[in-house]
Amino acid sequence: MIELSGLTKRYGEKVAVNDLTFTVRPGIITGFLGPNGAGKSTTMRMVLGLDRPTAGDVRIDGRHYHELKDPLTYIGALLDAKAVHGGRSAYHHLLCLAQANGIPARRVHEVLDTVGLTAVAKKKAKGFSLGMGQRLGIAGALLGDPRILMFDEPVNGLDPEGIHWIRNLMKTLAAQGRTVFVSSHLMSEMALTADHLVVIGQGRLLADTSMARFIAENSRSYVRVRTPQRERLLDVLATAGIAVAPGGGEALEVDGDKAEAIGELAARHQITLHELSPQRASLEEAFMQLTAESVEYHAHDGQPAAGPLPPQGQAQGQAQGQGQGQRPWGSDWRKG
Ligand SMILES: Nc1ncnc2c1ncn2[C@@H]1O[C@H](COP(=O)(O)OP(=O)(O)OP(=O)(O)O)[C@@H](O)[C@H]1O
Repeated sequence: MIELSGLTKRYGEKVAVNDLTFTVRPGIITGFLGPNGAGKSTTMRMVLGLDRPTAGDVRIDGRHYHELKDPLTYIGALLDAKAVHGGRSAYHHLLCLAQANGIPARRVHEVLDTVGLTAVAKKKAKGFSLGMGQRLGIAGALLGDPRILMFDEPVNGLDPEGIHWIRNLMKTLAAQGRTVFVSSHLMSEMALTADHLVVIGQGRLLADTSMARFIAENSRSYVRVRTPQRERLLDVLATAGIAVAPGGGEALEVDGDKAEAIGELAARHQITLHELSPQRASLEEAFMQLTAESVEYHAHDGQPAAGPLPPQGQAQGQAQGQGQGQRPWGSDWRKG
């Protein structure tokens, strides 16, 4: 397990990581999600003892990183795939790592095979493509056969085949009972990979929830309705016991898959409909709403986002397509 407790990192005035407390558990993939600059890399660096926390604590199986004997056999990490001596071959790079960590040389051949780099093992790393570099970084992480793996944005810049490979590798590692902690700024990527989600924004914990719950909470289906006879339709729906919320503009929104029922009621009462469209909120939208207040730089003005985060447990504005008076999405799982 990786256990963070009140973990905080300041760089001068800047609070990069702000009082993070959560646990990364074995046997599942935990996605670490946040917009650019949220503090993901800084957190991961502190896990590995590369940055010293300003306050709080992070432990790996109950111990600090520097207390681990042969740390690569406890935790393997890919933080920066370019952090390789370019003049060394892939084989030599891994061999140096192995020798420094008391790992037998035959393990180098095994991990080269696992990541599919055996054929280019003797080639210098500086000639590697981005994808080959990522594979070499992952080989280094796997070298000590650790129970815990941590990957910082491993699919960044990869082609679809590379992305597919990394996804499957992470799933296999988790299925073997290992702890897999992977960062991303893309909800869509996490939805395909992670079993559990930890979301941060401006260094603060925004959510710590299972992926299944996040999907159940946020894949809200609803029907968008527009009619020139708004009051009549509202009366008819109210009589039928169907709750309605205002949508954007003239639109109305009805929770659930009720398009047919609404269409039939409207026809029976001779109400004209201009729109009757089933909708499904996307997870990416949900993530953007969750982190909207904490995005460092907004495209429209290039300025740092102003103002503090809203109080925790409070909705972050109305979701697109979410009417007033409805229960805010995420209200159940948001960290109090
Ligand atoms: N050495 C440093 N000195 C000063 N500020 C830093 C330093 N390292 C990180 N920061 C700042 O801390 C914040 C968090 O950065 P970090 O790289 O951890 O975010 P991230 O979530 O990994 O972002 P990205 O997805 O862009 O990699 C950012 O505002 C960054 O500018």
